[in-house]
Amino acid sequence: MYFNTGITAGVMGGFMICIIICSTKRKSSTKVKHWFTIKNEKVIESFLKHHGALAQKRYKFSEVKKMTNSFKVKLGEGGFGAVYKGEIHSGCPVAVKILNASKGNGEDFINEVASISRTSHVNVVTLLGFSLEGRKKALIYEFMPNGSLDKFIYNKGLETTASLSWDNLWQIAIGIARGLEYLHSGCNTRILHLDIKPQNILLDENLCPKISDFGLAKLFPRKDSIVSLSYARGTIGYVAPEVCNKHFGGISHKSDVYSYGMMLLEMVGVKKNINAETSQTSEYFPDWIYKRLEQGRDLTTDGVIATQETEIARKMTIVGLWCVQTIPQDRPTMSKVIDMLEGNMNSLEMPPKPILSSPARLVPEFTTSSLQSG
Ligand SMILES: Nc1ncnc2c1ncn2[C@@H]1O[C@H](COP(=O)(O)OP(=O)(O)OP(=O)(O)O)[C@@H](O)[C@H]1O
Repeated sequence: MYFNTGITAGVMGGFMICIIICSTKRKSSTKVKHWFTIKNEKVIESFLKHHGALAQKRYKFSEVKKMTNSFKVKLGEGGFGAVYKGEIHSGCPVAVKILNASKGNGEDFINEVASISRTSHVNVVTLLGFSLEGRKKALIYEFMPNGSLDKFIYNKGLETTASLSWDNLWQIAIGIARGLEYLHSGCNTRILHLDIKPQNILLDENLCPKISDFGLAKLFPRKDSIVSLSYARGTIGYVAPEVCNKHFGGISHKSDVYSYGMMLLEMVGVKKNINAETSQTSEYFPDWIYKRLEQGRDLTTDGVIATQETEIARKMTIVGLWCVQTIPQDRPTMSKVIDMLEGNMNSLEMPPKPILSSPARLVPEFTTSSLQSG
């Protein structure tokens, strides 16, 4: 369990003790569970008190109920809870995430409020407010009418989904890169997102991408900081090798670069990286993409594309392959990624062939159960 949100040592200490005690006794005693919940709530309240200046507007839970019309329209459901459509005072549409009482021990809530409330960028979703009443926790975001990017990538070709042009995809890739570069070095603190994937990229009415879901985020002090995690966090398929096994290097902003690269390759390959299979054997997705690039084959599944589009697809592929290099130092920074995506195709160097042959080779030091499945 790890927080690095500037919470005072006393608050943290109380919380850690609380977790240790509870992890040993939780199953056997509902009394302890109740005590844990109260203690947990106190920790969150204390966090909010210490970060009064950072906190967004606080709503009563009855107001949350009212703004969602008693949770009438469900937009989706993630690992930490369900998201409902709502409306606040001025008729402004919002998305309300109701956090699951049984998950995260409040860490997801604190992470989200502590990290996202420090940000202000066109490519990062805005947290408008929150609600905390006992075990009931809600986060209120600006509403993104085009939903999440995964719909557009994986459902391509389905009648229900509008398709994105190569220019759209390229603009989206650059927007996400700008948002990430801001989190890594531009905002008033440095933030590792640690769960970059298409499901966490929301699109506004103009298809402008916004990075969302900071439930696993972590603050870090300096650009080149190596951070430590006491459990692997992220989503299988996007999580960088070093997050699972320290022999691959330290966890840093380059871990987000890896996840970004995998997402970029999915945007080009139009499928989930974890399902990429050829003949009988399952193949490491970047390997599959690399071979297609080497063979000069179309990088889209839908056949012939125009020259300008081919160039965008090749550019995104090459950048994606640089980002998923196994050794963190071999990956570019996000500002370099922006330069590469915006620059001339001819100035891009071909990346080395990805060396991991299978995600199974990661040999996690942590159990994979601490990672979400994609
Ligand atoms: N601000 C928003 N505007 C519109 N739709 C949203 C918004 N936030 C979330 N959603 C919808 O709700 C779904 C669930 O979001 P959520 O962030 O809870 O989970 P996830 O990212 O899909 O999964 P996980 O939390 O497990 O990583 C999203 O996929 C998206 O379709």
